[in-house]
Amino acid sequence: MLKEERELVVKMRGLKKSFDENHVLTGVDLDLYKGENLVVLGKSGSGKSVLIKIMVGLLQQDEGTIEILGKNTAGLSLKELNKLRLKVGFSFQHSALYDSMTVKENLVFPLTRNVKGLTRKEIDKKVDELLDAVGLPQSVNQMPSELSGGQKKRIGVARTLILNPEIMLYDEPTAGLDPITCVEINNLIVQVKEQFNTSSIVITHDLTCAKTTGDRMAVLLDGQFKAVGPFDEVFTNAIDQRVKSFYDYNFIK
Ligand SMILES: Nc1ncnc2c1ncn2[C@@H]1O[C@H](COP(=O)(O)OP(=O)(O)OP(=O)(O)O)[C@@H](O)[C@H]1O
Repeated sequence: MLKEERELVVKMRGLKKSFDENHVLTGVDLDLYKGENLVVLGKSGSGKSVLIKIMVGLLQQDEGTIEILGKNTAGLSLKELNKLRLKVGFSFQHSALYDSMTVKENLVFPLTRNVKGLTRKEIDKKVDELLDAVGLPQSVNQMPSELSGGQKKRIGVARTLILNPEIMLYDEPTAGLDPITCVEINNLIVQVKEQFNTSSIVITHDLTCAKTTGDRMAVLLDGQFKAVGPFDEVFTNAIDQRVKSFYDYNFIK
C-alpha cells in the first residue's frame, strides 16, 4: 500500500517551541502511520523529550498543530483531551513504577483509576495477560526493588499497555541497560506492535535499538526533522554531514 493511503495516527505540522532564546523546535512536521514504529533520533539536547512532552500535553507548543487519531488537539475540551490521551501510552525512561506497590498493584492502579466498573476477575485476567505478554508472569507479587533494570522496563511497558493504548511512546527504552537486555527490550517493542496493533514513536540515541525497532527513522536537527525514511536510506544516503556523523559515532570502528 502506498504510504499516502495509510491512516495517519499522529500528524504534526509546523511545531515550534522555545524557552526564552533557546529555540528548541523550529518547525517540526511529523507523520506517524497506523501500525508503524517511528524512531526519533537526535543528539542530546536536540528536543526529543520536548517533542514528546508536547504530544502528551506536559508542555504547550508556541506554534503549530497536532492531530492525534484524527483530532486536532487545539479544538478539544479538557475532557475530550484527557479521553484522547488515554489512547496514547507513555513509557517513561525510568519506568516510573511505584516503589511501595507490588508489580500487580502497579498495573491495577492505572486500570482502576481510568476504567470504571471492572470486576476483580476481569482485572486479574488483564494483569495476567499483560505480564504474560512481557514475559514476567512470575513477578506478579514482587516489589520493584526486587526487579532488574530490564524487568522494570518490561513492567513499565505492561503498565502502559493495560489501558489498551493505540499509540505507544517509548522514551529511551534501552538507556542504562546492558547489551543483552537491550536486545530483549528491542524485541519486546517489536512484539508489542505486532501483538497489540499499536503504532509507536521510539525516542533513542541507540542506533541498534533504532534499526531493530523502527520501520522509519526521523532525525531531529536544528529543531526539525532533516532526514526521514527507512534506516538504510537515511544513513547510507545521508547528505547532511551531521546525520552521517551520528551514524559514525554510534558505530565507532
Ligand atoms: N522545561 C524546560 N524549561 C527550559 N528549557 C527546557 C525545558 N525542557 C527542555 N528544555 C531545553 O530544551 C532543550 C531540549 O531538551 P530535551 O530534553 O528535549 O533534549 P533531548 O533531545 O531529549 O536530550 P536527551 O537525549 O539528553 O534526553 C534543552 O536545551 C533543554 O535545556
